[in-house]
Amino acid sequence: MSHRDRPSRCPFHVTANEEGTPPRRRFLRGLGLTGLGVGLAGLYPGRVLSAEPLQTPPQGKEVTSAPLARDPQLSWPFHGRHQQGVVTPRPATGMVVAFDVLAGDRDGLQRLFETLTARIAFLTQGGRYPQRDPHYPPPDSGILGPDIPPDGLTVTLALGDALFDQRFGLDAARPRHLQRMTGFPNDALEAERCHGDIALQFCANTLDTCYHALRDIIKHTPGLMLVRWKQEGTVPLLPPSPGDFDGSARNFLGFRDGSANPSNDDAALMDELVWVDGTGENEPAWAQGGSYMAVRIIRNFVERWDRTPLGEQEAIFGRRKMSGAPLSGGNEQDVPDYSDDPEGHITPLDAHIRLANPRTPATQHNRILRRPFNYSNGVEANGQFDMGLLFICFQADLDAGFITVQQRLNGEPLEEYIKPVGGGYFFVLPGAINQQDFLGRSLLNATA
Ligand SMILES: C=CC1=C(C)c2cc3[nH]c(cc4nc(cc5[nH]c(cc1n2)c(C)c5CCC(=O)O)C(CCC(=O)O)=C4C)c(C)c3C=C
Ligand SMILES: [Fe+2]
Repeated sequence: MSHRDRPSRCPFHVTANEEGTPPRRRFLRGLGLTGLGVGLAGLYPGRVLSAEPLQTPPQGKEVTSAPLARDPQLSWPFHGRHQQGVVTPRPATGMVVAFDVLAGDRDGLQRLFETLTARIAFLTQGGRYPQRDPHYPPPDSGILGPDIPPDGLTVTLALGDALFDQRFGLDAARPRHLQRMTGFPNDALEAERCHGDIALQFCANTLDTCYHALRDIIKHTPGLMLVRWKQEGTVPLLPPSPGDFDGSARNFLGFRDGSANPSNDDAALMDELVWVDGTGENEPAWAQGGSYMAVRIIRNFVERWDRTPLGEQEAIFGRRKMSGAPLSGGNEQDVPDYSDDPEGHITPLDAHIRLANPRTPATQHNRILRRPFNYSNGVEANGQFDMGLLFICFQADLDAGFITVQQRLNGEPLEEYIKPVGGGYFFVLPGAINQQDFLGRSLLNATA
């Protein structure tokens, strides 16, 4: 993470003491409780028991590290070359909402982009909203109370291929790899849960903060856009195994998910794999600093999975269930080694991780940055849970990234337990660099 990407605590709410240590944490150190705070934090957010374990940031350091505590005052800087919510460590909750744009012309689209920018800038930093004449609707839904905490919120604005049609004159500026998602062999895509002109990815410590931000944005954009679909998800707010403060959060199949993600600490790698470079001939210059976001709503047949032998589950993924270690040995963070196993006796040739990333020089550029959430939507008509993975990944090249990896996964044994039902492909706009800038400005300027 670059310096500007680092989080801060909302000055509106928090005063750090002279050591720069939040008073709450110092109090807990005095009690010898800091290492124990993990389980308590979620129960008493913002109170003395919401401890962070020593030396462990509340969000974890890697994108898919398990979140360990909720800090309502955590805020991510809004302005910068890139938007937040891509290489930002993933908090405990996330939600993707796709919209159809109702604005009829470019002026309307610009108003939409400007309004979204202003609301996201406010909501992600937090603050107090004014009280008004009770004859008028209140300025805020009020669901978070009079002081809106930043709560680790990020809102990421991305555009679908559909927006680059003739309505707004954007077609000549379409990002090179942006396309409408088409079905893969195992898909059962539901039209009402796919695509969209615009997608907003909300991530925060709590779903209430995501819902609050969504309702605020909808209230401020009347006549400009309409919700098409939404899917929220969570990851467990606890270490994947007791005492493991660096491990990846578990998915609803019980496996650690994110272990082999490229590190967000490696800025050069993020530039290579995640961020679009508009300086060459491949992409329009306006898109520099953006990224492609692939979203997939993937149902998991958890009842069937829970009746599958452990050895078979581990062979399907190519990793140990409890530790997350590759079947080739080591621990979660160790690189899977297929060099002595050309016939797949240790790690099956069709194991999920071996297909997804064969770890050959030729497939290095196909790596993607995954940032998924687990979802639970209720019960199907047949009494089975509608649970699964809100799969989200980012890449600098959608064809070399998600699409190629998914093609390699087609026909994998895991397909017996999963069914993709929705999602879409979107282009994450470059960041707004200062208060004069707005998200989407470079695109509108490029097509003026
Ligand atoms: C097309 C991309 C991918 C889809 C779709 C996908 C679905 C999916 N994955 C899991 C669970 C796990 N995936 C893991 C690793 C992994 N998955 C992908 C890609 C897709 N997964 C990649 C590129 C990798 C990394 C491979 C590597 O570099 O070694 C793992 C193992 C732990 C880890 O590295 O994260 C798990 C577990 C589910 C449940 C799922 C659909 C529901
Ligand atoms: Fe995967």
